[in-house]
Amino acid sequence: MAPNKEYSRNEMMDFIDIEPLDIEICDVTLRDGEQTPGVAFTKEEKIDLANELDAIGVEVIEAGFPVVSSSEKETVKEISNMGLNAKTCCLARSIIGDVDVAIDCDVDIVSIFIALSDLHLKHKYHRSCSDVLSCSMEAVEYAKDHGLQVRFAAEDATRTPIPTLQHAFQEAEKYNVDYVSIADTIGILNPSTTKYLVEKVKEKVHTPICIHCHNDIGLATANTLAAAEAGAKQLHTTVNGIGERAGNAPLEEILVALRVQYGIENYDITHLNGLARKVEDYSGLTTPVNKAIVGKHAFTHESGIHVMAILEEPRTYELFSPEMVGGVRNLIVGKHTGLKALKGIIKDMRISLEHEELCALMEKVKNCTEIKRGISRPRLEEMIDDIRSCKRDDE
Ligand SMILES: CC(=O)SCCNC(=O)CCNC(=O)[C@H](O)C(C)(C)COP(=O)(O)OP(=O)(O)OC[C@H]1O[C@@H](n2cnc3c(N)ncnc32)[C@H](O)[C@@H]1OP(=O)(O)O
Ligand SMILES: O=C(O)CCC(=O)C(=O)O
Repeated sequence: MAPNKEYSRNEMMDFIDIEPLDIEICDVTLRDGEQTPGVAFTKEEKIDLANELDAIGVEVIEAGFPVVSSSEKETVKEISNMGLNAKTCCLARSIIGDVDVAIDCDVDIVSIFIALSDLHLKHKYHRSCSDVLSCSMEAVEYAKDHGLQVRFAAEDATRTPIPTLQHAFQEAEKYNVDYVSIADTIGILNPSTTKYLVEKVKEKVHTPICIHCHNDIGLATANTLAAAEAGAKQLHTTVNGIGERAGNAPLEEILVALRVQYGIENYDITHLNGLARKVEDYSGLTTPVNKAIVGKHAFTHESGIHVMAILEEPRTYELFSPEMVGGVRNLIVGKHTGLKALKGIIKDMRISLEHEELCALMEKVKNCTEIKRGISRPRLEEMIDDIRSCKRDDE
């Protein structure tokens, strides 16, 4: 087979005993992403992001939580009526009034949530499990009777006793809900416990399972993929991983992992970097430079040994090409530059130097006091000019 030029496949996947994934993406940037402290997207921004998510090909867009405000409701309704390929979804508490607002918004799916963990029952609702579950089922039945698809979402599912969770999902199944959601609301799972929990739910429940992971110990992506391997259908993501506290499973990480690790090519991931910039702009949240896929340094290289190899074949030090995710490669000059790398970079700038000139430039680079931030191309050109004028003076 001809080598894939875009990315290196993880060939060890061929030796792992897993079924091919049968998944869809529900992106929740416009709802859980917006719950990041201090973030509030305008209607125009949400519409723009919804269009971008649709262009990528995500199957479901969670457009908002319409009871939050009248403008939120208006925005969710407008997104639902944009004629997107993606289905639209909105959040609702287990309250008939919230479902009525969802119905008014013309969404395809309403996500009706309730927490059944002891902590939430005792300190949030001050009610019994059976009481809140029966209120939730009333809301579920009402939504189904009004023709909506329903996701029954168990908030804090990962601190809920498994028999309680199984029972709640079985109750929801009696109303023909379309999805049940396992929400790892405080990010307590790890990949092994995620797999265990999904398998436990599947023992009793036949409705498609959603997995909604938070990133409190940096495991949201790993847990989401573990859930998919265990048979979860709908994977929840946010762009740049924004969301409550440490955020949610990042869309870009999930989509690139699906392609590189699992061979899923359904999504147009060339939009990922452009979308990341928009979400940074609209949310005011800057992505760390070393953020996978969309960080400024995701395709930036300085080390001499890396750059010399990349100049010949980028796959030596890049798992996937920047073009694959709409990014750009950046080779920079700094403390760690080597002679071959410098020669290649200079050639790229259409400058050719004699060997001694190149060595002199290398020495200048290594001794440069501005090196902390890397040496910009204009500064490098100035150094080259200096070396050439010294040479002319010597002649
Ligand atoms: C895990 C998650 O992400 S959950 C979603 C979190 N998102 C948000 O909270 C969005 C922003 N929130 C808001 O704008 C407001 O809190 C609103 C509009 C949702 C509600 O506002 P208010 O009517 O002022 O209620 P308030 O916020 O004071 O309290 C929430 C009420 O909802 C109840 N509630 C919370 N979750 C649920 C639920 N899943 N089902 C039913 N009731 C619920 C609470 O028990 C409380 O009820 P009470 O007033 O009888 O005590
Ligand atoms: O499971 C869901 O669909 C949403 C729940 C949620 O947002 C959470 O618990 O963090």
